[in-house]
Amino acid sequence: MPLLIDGKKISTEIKDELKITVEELKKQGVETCLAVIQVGDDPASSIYVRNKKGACAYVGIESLSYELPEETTEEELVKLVKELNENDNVHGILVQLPLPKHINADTIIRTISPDKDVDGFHPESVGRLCIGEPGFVSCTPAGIIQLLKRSGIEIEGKECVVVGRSNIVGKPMSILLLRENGTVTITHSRTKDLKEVTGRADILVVAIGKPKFITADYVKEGAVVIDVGMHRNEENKLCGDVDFDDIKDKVSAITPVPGGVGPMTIAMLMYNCVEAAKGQEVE
Ligand SMILES: NC(=O)C1=CN([C@@H]2O[C@H](COP(=O)(O)OP(=O)(O)OC[C@H]3O[C@@H](n4cnc5c(N)ncnc54)[C@H](OP(=O)(O)O)[C@@H]3O)[C@@H](O)[C@H]2O)C=CC1
Ligand SMILES: Nc1nc(=O)c2c([nH]1)NC[C@@H]1CN(c3ccc(C(=O)N[C@@H](CCC(=O)O)C(=O)O)cc3)C=[N+]21
Repeated sequence: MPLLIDGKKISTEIKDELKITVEELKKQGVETCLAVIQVGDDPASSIYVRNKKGACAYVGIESLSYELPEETTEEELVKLVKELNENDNVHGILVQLPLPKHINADTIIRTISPDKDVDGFHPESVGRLCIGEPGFVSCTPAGIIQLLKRSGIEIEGKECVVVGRSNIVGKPMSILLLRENGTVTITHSRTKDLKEVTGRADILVVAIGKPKFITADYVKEGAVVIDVGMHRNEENKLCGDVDFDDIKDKVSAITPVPGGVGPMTIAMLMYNCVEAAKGQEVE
């Protein structure tokens, strides 16, 4: 069996560290507070909301939930975000994605104040990440860096291949691996001979959105494989973008689904909230 990278355990470590800071902030009169807005009831987002509320309670962060109907207009949502921007008691604002089709997600993301952008999706946060300035980093990729570091997996000088180039996972992931001095290749749906490229990876991060897509023939012997995918089958069972059973005997370390990247996303959201509450720039 390869090393099973335990996201649940590592995320708890991080949340336990944050508890202490939240306590200190309380003593200084600062009640760390996160506002979460969900429009409609996308099932993946609902899981996230549930787990996030639990994590806030665990860490001692106050959470405000706004569950808005599917018919909410873009103007109404912009108005709410602006109100929360102005509210000094709110430190972080998170708008669940995906949003209903009639609402332009980019408009909403740009409306969130970069000082409260705990998702790290605002162009200002993304720009800061690209040029190496302090700012909020997208939670999933930031969590993956923590998973690697806290599992003693070195990134520097390694061949890192990222499958997927979304703005929330693939792209920021690639920039973070580069910042850690990895040699980074980004692949996507137009990549020719994907197997040849992924087969070179020492560290393979998979964020495609296709269940069990990555099989043993995509990975090098001894590689570290990080599975970002989240899929729920008919029996309500979760699986990732990686065929865990098919590759487990070939790799040196792997993240499970559930219990891998997912809990880390939540832990890093808590981290970003605490940084926002400290009123400091991150990292
Ligand atoms: N655990 C967690 O915390 C989180 C999990 N997720 C999960 O991660 C997965 C990916 O999410 P997200 O990044 O938002 O997804 P997107 O759908 O936005 O992006 C998918 C990416 O995969 C690429 N792709 C699709 N098919 C192929 C293929 N056959 N070969 C190579 N590349 C391909 C696409 O390429 P192209 O750009 O060319 O279309 C695209 O860049 C999903 O399963 C999602 O549920 C997401 C966020 C957080
Ligand atoms: N603005 C915004 N930011 C996001 O980061 C965001 C989003 N919208 N919309 C939805 C996706 C999805 N996502 C998840 C994160 C953690 C788990 C998670 O905790 N997973 C657990 C268990 C899941 C379960 O209990 O079923 C695990 O993998 O072990 C799930 C899903 C964040 N997303």
